[in-house]
Amino acid sequence: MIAALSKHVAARPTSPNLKLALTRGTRRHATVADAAFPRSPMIRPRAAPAYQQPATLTIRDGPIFSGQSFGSCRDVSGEAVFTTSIVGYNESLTDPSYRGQILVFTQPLIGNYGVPSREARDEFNLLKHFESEYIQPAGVVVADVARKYSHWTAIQSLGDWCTQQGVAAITGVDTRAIVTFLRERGSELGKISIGEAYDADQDEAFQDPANVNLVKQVSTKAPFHIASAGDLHIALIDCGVKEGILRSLSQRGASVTVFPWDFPIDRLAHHFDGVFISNGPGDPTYCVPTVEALRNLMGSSQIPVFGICLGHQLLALAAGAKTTKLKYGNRAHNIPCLDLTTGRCHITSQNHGYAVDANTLPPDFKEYWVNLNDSSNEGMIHKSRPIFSTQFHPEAKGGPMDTAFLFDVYLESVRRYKDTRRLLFPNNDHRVESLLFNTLTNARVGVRTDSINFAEGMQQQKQDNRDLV
Ligand SMILES: NC(=O)CC[C@H](N)C(=O)O
Repeated sequence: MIAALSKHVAARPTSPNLKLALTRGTRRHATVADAAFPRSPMIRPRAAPAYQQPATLTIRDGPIFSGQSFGSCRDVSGEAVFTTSIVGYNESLTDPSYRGQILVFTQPLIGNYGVPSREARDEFNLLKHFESEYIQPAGVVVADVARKYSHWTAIQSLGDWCTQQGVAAITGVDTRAIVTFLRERGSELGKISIGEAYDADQDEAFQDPANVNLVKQVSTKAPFHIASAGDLHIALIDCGVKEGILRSLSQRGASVTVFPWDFPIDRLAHHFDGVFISNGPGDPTYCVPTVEALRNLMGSSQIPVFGICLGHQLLALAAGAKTTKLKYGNRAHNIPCLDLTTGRCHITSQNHGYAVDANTLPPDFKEYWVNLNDSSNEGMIHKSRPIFSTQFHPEAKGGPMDTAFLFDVYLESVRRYKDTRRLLFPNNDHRVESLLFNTLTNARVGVRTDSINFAEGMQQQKQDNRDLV
C-alpha cells in the first residue's frame, strides 16, 4: 500500500450578417450592470489593459465574429462549445471538464458579480467558490462582459481574472449567431485571435484538444487525502475532479483519498469502503488504464462504485458498453432527466460532449436515467450490485440540487458494504493507518495550471504519440 502510494483552413465568412462590426479604440462598452448599479460604493472598477484590443473569434469552416478582448493577449484554439447556464460562471470556468475548450456563454451579461478569492476555503480546506484553482477553458466568449462588478465575495473582475491566468476572452459578439451555427453544424473547432492585424490566410492551424489526453493534465500527480469525521473511507479516481464532488462526499462524513487517473485502483480497493470515479475533460476512450482498472475492480470485488459524467462513461466502457460523441453536447443547469426506477423527473446540471450508447449496455446493467430533451442516456445501474453512475452532475453548483440525494444513496450502499464486511470478517481489519493518510497533502498535486500549459500539453502529446510508434 505504502509503496503503491509513494511511487483547423477555414472557409471564410459564409454569412455577412454574422460578421459583426469591429469596435475599436477606448470607447466604453456600457453594460446592463452599469445601468442597474450606478456608482454604488460596492462597485470597484478595475483597470483592464486588454479591454482596448480588438479580437476575433473564428469558427473552422464557418463564420468570423469580431469583438473586443477582455482577457489575456494570446491567441488560443480549441473546441467551441456553448453553455446555456445563467449563473455560476466562476464554477463553470474552473470545471476541469472544460479543459482546452472555448466556452461560449449564451447568457448575455457575464461577470456582473465579479470573481471571488481563491483563498476562501471550507471546513475541508476545499475551495469555497471554485471547482478547481484555475480557469480551465482556453478561451471565453460572451456577448456583454460586465466591467463593473458587485458582490460581497468579489475581489476582482472577470477580465482581470482571465488576464492573470493567461486565458483569452472576447466580448461584443453575437452569441446567438454562434450558438445557431454550432447547433446546426455541431461542435466545431474555434480560435480567438487578439489584435488589429487578424489575417485569416496567415492563421495557424486550429488545434484540436481531441488529440490530447486532457485527463492527464488535470488529474493529480500523486494521491491526496481529505479527512472527515465519519468512519467511511472512499477511494476516488481523479480524472479532473470538481471540488463540489469532494465536498459532497466529505460533508456526508466520508473521508476521501484521491488517486491519479491511471492508478490501478483494483489492487488497493480492499482498503476502502467504496470507489468513486470523477468527472473530467475530453474523450473517455483516452483513459485506457482507468477502464482496465475498473474492469478488474468490477470483476474481483463487490465494493460499491459510483461514477459521475466522465466517470459514468468510463464505468460503461469498463462494463463493455460504447460511448459516442453528441452533435453539440449538453451544457446547462436545467436539463430534465427521468429516473427510470421511479418515473420521476429531476432537473439536472450538465457539461458533456460524449454520451453512453444505452443500446450497448451489457445484460447485467440497465439504463437508470434518460434525458427528456434528446433521449440520450443519463445513467446506468447494475441489476444486482451497488454499482451506478450518472451523466449529469448531482453535485451541481450553483444548482439545481434535485439529484444530490444520489450521494446519500451511494453512501448508504457504502455503509452496508462496510457493515457486512465487518460481520463476515470480524478479525480482518483492512483499514489503512490514518497516520499514513496524514502524510498525504490535502490538495491536488502537480496539476497543470494555465492554458499556456495546454499548448505544452499538445507538444507533450505529440511526443507521446511519437514514442508510441
Ligand atoms: N463533465 C464531464 O465529466 C465531461 C465528460 C466528457 N469529457 C464529455 O465531454 O462527455
